[in-house]
Amino acid sequence: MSETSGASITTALSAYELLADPQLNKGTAFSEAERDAFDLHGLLPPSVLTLDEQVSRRLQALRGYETDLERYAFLRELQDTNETLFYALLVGNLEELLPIVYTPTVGAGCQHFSRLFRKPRGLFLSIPHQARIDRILAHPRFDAVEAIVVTDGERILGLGDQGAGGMGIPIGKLSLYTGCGGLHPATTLPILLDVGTDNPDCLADPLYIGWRNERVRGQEYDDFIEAFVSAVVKRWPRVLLQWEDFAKNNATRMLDRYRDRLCTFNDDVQGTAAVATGTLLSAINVTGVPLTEQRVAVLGAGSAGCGIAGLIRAAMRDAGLSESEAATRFFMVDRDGLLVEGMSGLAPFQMPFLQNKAAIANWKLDHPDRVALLDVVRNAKPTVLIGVSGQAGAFSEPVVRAMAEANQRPVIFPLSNPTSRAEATPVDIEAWTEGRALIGVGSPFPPITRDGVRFKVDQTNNSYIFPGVGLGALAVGAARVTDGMFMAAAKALASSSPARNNPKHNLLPPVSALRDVALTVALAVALQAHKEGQVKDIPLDQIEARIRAKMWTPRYAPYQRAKG
Ligand SMILES: O=C([O-])CC(=O)C(=O)O
Ligand SMILES: [Mg+2]
Repeated sequence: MSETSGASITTALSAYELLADPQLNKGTAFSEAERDAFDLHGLLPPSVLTLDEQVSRRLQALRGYETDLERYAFLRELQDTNETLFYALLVGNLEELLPIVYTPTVGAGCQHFSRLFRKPRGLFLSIPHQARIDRILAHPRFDAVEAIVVTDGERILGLGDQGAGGMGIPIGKLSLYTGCGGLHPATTLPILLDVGTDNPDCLADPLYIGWRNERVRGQEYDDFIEAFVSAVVKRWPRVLLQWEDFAKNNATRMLDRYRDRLCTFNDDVQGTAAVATGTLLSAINVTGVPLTEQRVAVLGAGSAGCGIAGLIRAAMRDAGLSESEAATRFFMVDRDGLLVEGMSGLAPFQMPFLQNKAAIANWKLDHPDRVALLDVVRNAKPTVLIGVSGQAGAFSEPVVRAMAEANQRPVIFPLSNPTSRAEATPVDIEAWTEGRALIGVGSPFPPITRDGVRFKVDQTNNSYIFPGVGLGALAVGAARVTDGMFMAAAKALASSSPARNNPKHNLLPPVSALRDVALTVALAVALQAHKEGQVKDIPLDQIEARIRAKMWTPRYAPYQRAKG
């Protein structure tokens, strides 16, 4: 096998094996000396290119495609052929490539997964092979694994059940772990738990590559998850496990079940909460309305919506509001309207966010039996409106105009992904609020025109949080990921807001700065972990150096041929 010493790698692999291994392949960048040593002459065209030249060539090819889905397929293929080149291209062009590798195009990638599938990446663990999980994880190829992103594909972005096609999400998230957070690609592992699908299109598609079966639920599902988590902890006791795009009941349930057993978090519940809270803290600097005076309406009272409300409420308590006072500030709206005490069919995680019946007794309603979002905005006059509902257009003109009437600077965050599911477009919000709104969207949107100049819309996406959380936790070997660490992440994000220096600037740093953001967030997370006693044997003054040392930069190492 291969050994790394200093900057160079000594290996006994053959020319064909080197070219076939995405972690070792350099393509046209193998040097003359390496071509001599490994008999690569003839297998490659004679010209030797630098990594920078390869990047320019690939960028040109990428820009030549007609559609983003074609670009997605091109980049996935590059990732499976030459990871160093893939990451050099990504890191150098985050703003242009993130919308392809990640949200929104990754959503289409999941929907077309069965057709785009070329080479396997990561692991597919399915119910019929539950008894083999230990054996599958045991392969030496996975010895270096430190970070896993796992999904069961049931709630892929706002696109619903995509079955095995959901694998696109762990792959995309881990691409950001390396591209933004600097984790070495060999330490990352995407996993799809194939428990079937209830998506009729997948089940009816003769080319569907997942397990063709209805979704397994109940005890059998829980047993499968338990077998998976136990096997993971046995194989990698210090691994970071990120749950992604599970349906609302499983998301919070699994998080509650496992958060004290290993270093784990749910990105949709906790990562989204931290980016929303961090962006809100930045917005407060601009509006001048203190956190203790905010009222927050959230459309979508699932695990993400309640996660956001929970973290903002904790920030309100930090800012001096009493527990009971903070609890009155949230208006959670779901399919049946505002969540109110005594409603039937509520999930346990929704219980802390119910409005008091007496508090809304005098509200004027359009329909007496249901409190719709517009009723909430007109009566409660929230300062902040957040959408995680997956319902395109749900922030209608009357809703947004009512926000603008009640607030000098309304804060409006339509966070649902991908772009097609956003609750409102930035252009509409800008028009309906006469340019007074502070806007954050989950997916990328084109710039708007503000005061006659182009203004980039802030992308309030958990990509501002999870790469830094993972990097920080792993760099110091934190035993657990805690709510305190997410609060620290949110505050660190707010502290790097460009609007702190000039209120006309953006609330968030640009996507091109996501590597710096990850470092800032990682440092805050690691320091918080230290404060909470999660870190053993690392002095405080060495934490930043540890984090920086963990950030891998894509570049080629020279190879030597092993003797013998
Ligand atoms: O993936 C994204 O862009 C954000 C996210 O976690 C989701 O929408 O589920
Ligand atoms: Mg997600």
